Amino acid sequence: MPEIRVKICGLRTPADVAAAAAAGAAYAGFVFFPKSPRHLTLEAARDAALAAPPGLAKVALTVDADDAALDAIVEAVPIDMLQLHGHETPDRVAEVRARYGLPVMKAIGVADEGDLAAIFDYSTVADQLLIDAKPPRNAALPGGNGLSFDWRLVAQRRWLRPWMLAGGLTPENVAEAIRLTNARQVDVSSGVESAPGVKDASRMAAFVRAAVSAGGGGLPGGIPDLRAARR
Ligand SMILES: O=C(O)c1ccccc1NCC(=O)[C@H](O)[C@H](O)COP(=O)(O)O
Repeated sequence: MPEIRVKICGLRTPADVAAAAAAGAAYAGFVFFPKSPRHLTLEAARDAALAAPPGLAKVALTVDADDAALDAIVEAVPIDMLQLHGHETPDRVAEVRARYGLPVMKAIGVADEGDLAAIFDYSTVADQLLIDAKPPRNAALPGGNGLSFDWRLVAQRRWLRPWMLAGGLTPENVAEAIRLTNARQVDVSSGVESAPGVKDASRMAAFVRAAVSAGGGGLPGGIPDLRAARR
């Protein structure tokens, strides 16, 4: 059975990154969104990213960022992948991918069956897809809200590109989410925190353990092939 890869999002310090790596995460996410308790300055992000060992892919998460903001991140922080978590169109995803030569993961919010068409639209332009709970209308944040969606909507589904299940995952429920959906990649943020923006090393370790054991395939070795699905 293929390995399970875990992304831990919203890491803020070199110690967070070291703990995520020790836990066995494959991806470390850095949030660039000032309203988020997980937001990082460029300097803090650089310090955190430099703590990542080889094999831990560093993902910069942005929300409807313009070229100037993306330029600044890419210049200051050694990242491996961009995660677009706003209302970026498929054309914008393609543009960002071409401009930076980095793999791009597009986040898509799902609340009901009607949201699934967007997954197909983005699967023709993004390297990976992050299928997350759609934030409620009045939510302050477009992600990282600790809310799940109905996993049956994506159970056993396949798309053109690798995908990651996100939204309200915790060490307690990730095994069930994997069993139901057959996701091979999972993402977590608030479920491994002791307070908003404060990562908990023991919860990160428990999350990876639970995910890997549910996936039945052990931890991946080496650097994730972020462009595996590039056509
Ligand atoms: O985490 C944030 O603060 C955030 C802010 C703005 C846009 C996206 C954000 N997070 C996106 C992620 O990739 C989260 O890991 C994902 O939404 C799952 O979060 P959670 O439900 O808390 O596990």
